[in-house]
Amino acid sequence: MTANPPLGIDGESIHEMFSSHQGITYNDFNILPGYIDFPVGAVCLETQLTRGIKLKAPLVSSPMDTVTEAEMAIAMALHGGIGIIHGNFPTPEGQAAEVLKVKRYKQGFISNPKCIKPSDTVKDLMMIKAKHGFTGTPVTENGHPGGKLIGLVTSRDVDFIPESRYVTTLIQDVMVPRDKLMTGHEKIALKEAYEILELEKKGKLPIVDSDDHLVSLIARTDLKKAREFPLSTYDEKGQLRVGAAISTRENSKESVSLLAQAGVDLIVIDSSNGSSMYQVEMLQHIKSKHPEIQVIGGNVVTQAQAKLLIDAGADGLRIGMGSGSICITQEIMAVGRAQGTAVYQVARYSRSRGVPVIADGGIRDVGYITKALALGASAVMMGGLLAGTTEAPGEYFWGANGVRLKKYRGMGSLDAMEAHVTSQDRYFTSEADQIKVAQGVSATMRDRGSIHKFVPYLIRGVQHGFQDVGIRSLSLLHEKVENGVVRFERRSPNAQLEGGVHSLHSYDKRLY
Ligand SMILES: NC(=O)C1=CN([C@@H]2O[C@H](COP(=O)(O)OP(=O)(O)OC[C@H]3O[C@@H](n4cnc5c(N)ncnc54)[C@H](O)[C@@H]3O)[C@@H](O)[C@H]2O)C=CC1
Ligand SMILES: O=c1[nH]c(=O)c2[nH+]cn([C@@H]3O[C@H](COP(=O)(O)O)[C@@H](O)[C@H]3O)c2[nH]1
Ligand SMILES: [K+]
Repeated sequence: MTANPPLGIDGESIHEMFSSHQGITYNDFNILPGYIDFPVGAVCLETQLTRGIKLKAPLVSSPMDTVTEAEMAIAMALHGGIGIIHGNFPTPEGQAAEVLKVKRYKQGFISNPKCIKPSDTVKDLMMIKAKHGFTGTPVTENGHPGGKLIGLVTSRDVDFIPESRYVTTLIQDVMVPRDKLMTGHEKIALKEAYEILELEKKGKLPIVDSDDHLVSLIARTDLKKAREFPLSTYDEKGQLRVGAAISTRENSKESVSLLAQAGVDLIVIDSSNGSSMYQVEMLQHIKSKHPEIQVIGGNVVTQAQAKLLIDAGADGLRIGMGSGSICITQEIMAVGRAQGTAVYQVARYSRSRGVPVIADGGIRDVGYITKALALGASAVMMGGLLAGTTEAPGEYFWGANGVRLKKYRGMGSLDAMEAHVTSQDRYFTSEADQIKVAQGVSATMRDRGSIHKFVPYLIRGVQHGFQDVGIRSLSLLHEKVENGVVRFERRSPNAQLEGGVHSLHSYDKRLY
């Protein structure tokens, strides 16, 4: 017996794990731990989202109408990920306007301030104040941002007015008129604006363009809490990056040109089965008309599907069919694939072609992100995990037992289909017989708080996962999984039970 015998084979390589040809998914395996010789903060999650776009965090919000509009996309990009604006708006202009909001976003600048008209009354102002809590409201000709600036009205201007006169007192008679108002030009830097507010002891600085139309508003209180976002996803002009989803219908070509005008960085062609003649045609159309826009094709779950879309020019692929929390595709269409196998197979092929892939659907928690990345994904797309946050579209409401909820629905649910004609028509089995076949459900999600807290938690959680595997970066993870250094182990149903919370009378799951 030698004093220091060699180790036996422990665990299995990724290729061994997937050699059985049975569909397996995130819950079916664990990654075995490695050696930690670096602090958690040293883990680098930088990734290639598509051939042409890099992200500092491998996180994407799904193009669903209960997940991603401008507010979500802004928050995702500030934290190093990206948001894909959904395509379920009443008009294509509505979708392009959301893209524009993200591209125009500037830290500290309120791009869509509540405004009031000169002919409105103090009562109207008080209603804005009660609803939004604002104390300084710009007065514009049409009562909207973008209108000609006429003045500014603050609580100081209306404090002395008795309530009985609210309905008869016009804003134009109490406001600070334009000629007495301090403003900033739209090219102003945040620092300069802050100095003006400090010097003039003002609370609000309206920002105007060269024609004196209101562009945005700066609030001193916001400036005080302005934060650093070191991971932000910027384009080469320093604007936040954003994506948008379109369908393969002919009328999406109009959306594509509007989205291009709005400055979209990335288009996701949204379909449950990306390998169709419609998608190939749409992909080639976008790449020939707008070569500057990155295109993600999908969804795919097989190597053959991936090949078709890569051959047609896709810059990235989205993987997943029926794995989403709201998906009933596998039940209704009988078609789909276990998500772990789908990610492994498609990533393996796409890597050989230099095309990054996104694992879409079924990301239930932090650990699922780490597993998807280990199987070869360059990023994950999340619907349910981000629904229910402050930045997701829709209002909160109270459910049974006083739980605060937000709606979350599949884009193929009857609910979403019925929302707009454009989304409806793609679910009719043909134009003539309008029979709908739902592929998703409509649900609710618990209030998850703000993305500004949740996404940093996800990132740190994934960094901890990497640290436990003993891997410092995403590119190293892909390399060491591929060459068998990172080991895996499948979990029996009992091992899965053991890995979850068990044997307790009750428990409280506070995560961050
Ligand atoms: N990832 C997933 O597992 C799934 C996702 N979804 C989501 O639901 C939404 C809709 O997905 P799908 O139903 O797959 O939409 P889809 O638009 O790709 O397909 C709907 C139907 O319209 C047909 N179609 C599409 N373009 C056409 C054209 N130009 N001419 C004629 N027929 C055309 C398709 O062949 C299909 O029968 C998307 O947001 C998608 O992401 C739905 C099911 C599964
Ligand atoms: O079968 C489906 N019917 C639907 O109605 C539907 N809507 C969205 N999706 C897909 O699910 C993904 C989000 O999944 P998660 O909530 O698990 O993150 C999304 O990113 C989509 O890929 C659907 N799939
Ligand atoms: K599902």
